[in-house]
Amino acid sequence: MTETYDYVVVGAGSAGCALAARLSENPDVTVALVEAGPMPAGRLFEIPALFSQQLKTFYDWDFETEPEPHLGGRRAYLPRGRVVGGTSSMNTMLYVRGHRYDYDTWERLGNKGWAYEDVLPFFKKSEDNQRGADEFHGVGGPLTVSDPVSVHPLLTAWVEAAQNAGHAPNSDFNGAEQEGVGYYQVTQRGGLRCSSAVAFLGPAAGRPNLTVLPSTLALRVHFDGDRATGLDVDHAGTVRRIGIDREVVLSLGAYNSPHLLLQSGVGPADELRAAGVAPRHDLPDVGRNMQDHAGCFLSFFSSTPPVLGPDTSAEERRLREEGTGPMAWTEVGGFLRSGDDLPAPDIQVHAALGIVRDQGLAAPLEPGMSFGPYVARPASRGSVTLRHSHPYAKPRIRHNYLADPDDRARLREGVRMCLEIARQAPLTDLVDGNLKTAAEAGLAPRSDRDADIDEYIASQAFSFYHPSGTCMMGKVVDSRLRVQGLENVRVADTSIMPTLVTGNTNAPAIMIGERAASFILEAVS
Ligand SMILES: Cc1cc2nc3c(=O)[nH]c(=O)nc-3n(C[C@H](O)[C@H](O)[C@H](O)COP(=O)(O)OP(=O)(O)OC[C@H]3O[C@@H](n4cnc5c(N)ncnc54)[C@H](O)[C@@H]3O)c2cc1C
Repeated sequence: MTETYDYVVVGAGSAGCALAARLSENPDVTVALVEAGPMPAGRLFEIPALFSQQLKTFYDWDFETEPEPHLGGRRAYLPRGRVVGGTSSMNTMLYVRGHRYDYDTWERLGNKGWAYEDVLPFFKKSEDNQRGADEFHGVGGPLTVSDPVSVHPLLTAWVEAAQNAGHAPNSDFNGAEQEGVGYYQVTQRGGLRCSSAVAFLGPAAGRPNLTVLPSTLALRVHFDGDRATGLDVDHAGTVRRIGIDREVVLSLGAYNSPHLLLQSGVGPADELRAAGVAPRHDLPDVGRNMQDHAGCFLSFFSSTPPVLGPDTSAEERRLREEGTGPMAWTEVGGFLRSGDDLPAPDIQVHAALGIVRDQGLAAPLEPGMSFGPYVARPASRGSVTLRHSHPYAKPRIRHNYLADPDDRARLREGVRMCLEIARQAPLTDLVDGNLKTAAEAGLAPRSDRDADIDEYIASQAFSFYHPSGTCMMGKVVDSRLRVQGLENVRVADTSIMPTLVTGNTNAPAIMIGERAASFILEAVS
């Protein structure tokens, strides 16, 4: 007999864990959560500063772009978590929701019910903010949000230097105002990672109506007419079909949700035929409208000792026993404007310890700090298309980073603002801001001149890991996240974003998961 569930959620990432856990709060429905990766076990997923040790491993989908014309023909590396918890098990845990303007834009584009005032209650519902509840924050939700437990003097110096460069301090980027500089809050509990899996699946673990299926790769959705009736999956080399009684929800992330739709014959009919997949439902915008934050790091050597050596065991013990120390990842930064007549800040900056090289892949053992500006609401658009009809093949990804001249001009300004911050006290006492030294090490542009900054950007810019928009709400899904023209398929993850938010995307993905659950449960009752 086929195993059948009322709801099959595909992808146990930021959005999928929240969604499956919320659905299973209703004891009258059965839910399966299908995930390609294993359960996250051990220090790699708990200790925040070890995130980079997941990159390019079994736990990483390890995608890359086609050669990017505005990155000097380089391919950009695109990490994504392949483990229960998805990319929330791999990320750097900054808790950022985006700007009010982003969600009001979604509503203005025709997506009823997605204005800031509509989404705010869902952010608060997830949240257990250690600072307590207020107009913008919730307590008692599953997702722990805390202030950083350990802040290195270099990071404090960066915040002071940024203020000396004229940027206002901001103690809450998710409060009344996003603009300004300060310390990011993080999704950590006692200094350890609070992924979407820890937050949402932990409390749901004992529910008899929730079945988590790790190490199970979704291959394609099976249809009867416009109705999804089954999901073909591969577990340990055995392919089987999971039955769908009511709905299937795709939460595979912005690369894999459109890819699964395409593999299932849902997408631009010509493109599907050309790749050898029989079209089932012609939906031209699947895989289009892709957006991401492209940025580059400027790194400066410091006179301070290295923060971590190759052996981190003592610091790991300290984190577990005392809940503090450098193994709990912390970043500072903020939201800046490259001009005056903007509806919201257009540059986000991440400032972190260590020297960033090779798209973040080099071991961060050199003493120093790195500032990474990116264009917060990029105009450039890319796509996800089929590389091959084989369901195990990786999709073809073209981000077209910085293709729009406006994005290039803004990023240039972002770099310039960061150079200005590097020249302010007290940073000047701590880092070697000499551009010549940094440029010779390949870590900064040679000068503030446009041509030098542009050359640096083209040779160094990379993904800041926020792909989105590939199953755009208003085109591919409706405002209740239902795939247009199909009876019982929804998408819930960052791929539904019509425009990328001004900020990181974990909290928004979780909010989208919460919203999808509320749409579905409303229909049930
Ligand atoms: C290194 C890094 C650092 C980051 N730092 C931050 C940060 O500090 N703050 C922040 O807000 N955001 C950060 N992000 C981005 C953020 O974490 C992601 O945007 C967010 O987690 C995406 O959520 P999602 O639900 O859309 O997708 P994901 O969390 O990626 O979930 C998709 C899930 O689907 C599974 N899946 C995919 N295909 C299949 C298949 N065929 N079958 C079964 N399962 C499948 C995947 O394995 C994964 O578990 C970072 C990202 C990276 C890579």
